[in-house]
Amino acid sequence: MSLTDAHVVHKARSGGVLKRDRVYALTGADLTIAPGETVGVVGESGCGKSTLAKVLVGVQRPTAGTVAFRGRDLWTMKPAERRAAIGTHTAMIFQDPSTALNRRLTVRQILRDPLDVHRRGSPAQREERVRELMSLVGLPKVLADGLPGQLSGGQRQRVAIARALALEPDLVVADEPTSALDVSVRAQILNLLLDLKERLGLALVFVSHDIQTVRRMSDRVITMYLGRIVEESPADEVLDAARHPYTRALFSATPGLLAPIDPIPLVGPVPSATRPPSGCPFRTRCWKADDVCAGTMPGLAESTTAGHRYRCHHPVDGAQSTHDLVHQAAATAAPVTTEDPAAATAVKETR
Ligand SMILES: Nc1ncnc2c1ncn2[C@@H]1O[C@H](COP(=O)(O)OP(=O)(O)OP(=O)(O)O)[C@@H](O)[C@H]1O
Repeated sequence: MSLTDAHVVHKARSGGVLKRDRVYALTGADLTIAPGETVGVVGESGCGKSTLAKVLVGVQRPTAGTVAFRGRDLWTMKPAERRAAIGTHTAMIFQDPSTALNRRLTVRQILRDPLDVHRRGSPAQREERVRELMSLVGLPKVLADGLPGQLSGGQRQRVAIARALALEPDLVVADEPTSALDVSVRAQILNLLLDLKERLGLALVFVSHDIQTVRRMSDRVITMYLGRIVEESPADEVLDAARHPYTRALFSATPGLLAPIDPIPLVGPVPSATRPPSGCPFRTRCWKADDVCAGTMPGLAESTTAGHRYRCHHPVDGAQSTHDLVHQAAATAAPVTTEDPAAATAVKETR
């Protein structure tokens, strides 16, 4: 599964009304997901995490660029072939199982539906597969005739996971799979996902605001900023050895660190996704930014560690402690501002 120079541009909306402006939700994304790999996606609200997730599973067609499944361009396939490829190779688990499941269908019907649509096996084999799926996700048999409304939040998310696994996909994308659940069941669902991934050899893309959990769950972490992938890092390097100043700032600001530090101070809000800054998108908030950063988007640089790549003109030294960076950032004067101060509104406003 890979994306090459994928872009998604929307028409901006305000109060449900379409505007002339364009929202640059995803810009120039290059990403390859290896079989069996877990990739975490982090970044502030509105940076394009869900857009990236939807493009990866074929739910969202990119405005430009390529999405390849097993080496074939998804969006040049014939529609029936594309639907079959999307339906069988990928699956998505959404944030809120209450809205993702049809409330009028029983658990059995929900789990049979993808098997019926893709004509998997005989009716008896489909019934057997439903039983197998329920056991795989730890749902008691007695719940087969229950409706989603009769289940707990955790049980509903188990049904959503079972449904996602029905056709044995290669890639599962989980977009904030626990954020709508009670804190008490979050760990159970995360452990279930990890366990299933190991047992079934799935590739898993895990999108979350909870970046410490992302770090713990993932082999590789993708940092996004204003529609761009700015760093890809092995999960064990992302906290202390990230090279992009934004990744360091993001991780410095998370609760739950073993040795908490003050967050790296950033200047101002995230610029609007309708008018991203020229050059590096992070330069308007970065303590290291200069004229070079305003001039061109940095190319992709490789760190000495395999699988660690970043886009920055002035990367952080991998050996420099985040604690040092806090002082460095605090001591630096305000960086370059956006060309248009009116553009510096919160990204959320464009929704
Ligand atoms: N259908 C749409 N029409 C217009 N703008 C959109 C649409 N979908 C997303 N956007 C905008 O695209 C940008 C990226 O949105 P996206 O949902 O991918 O971000 P996100 O990082 O997943 O955010 P969050 O963490 O809040 O879910 C945002 O500015 C968002 O407002």
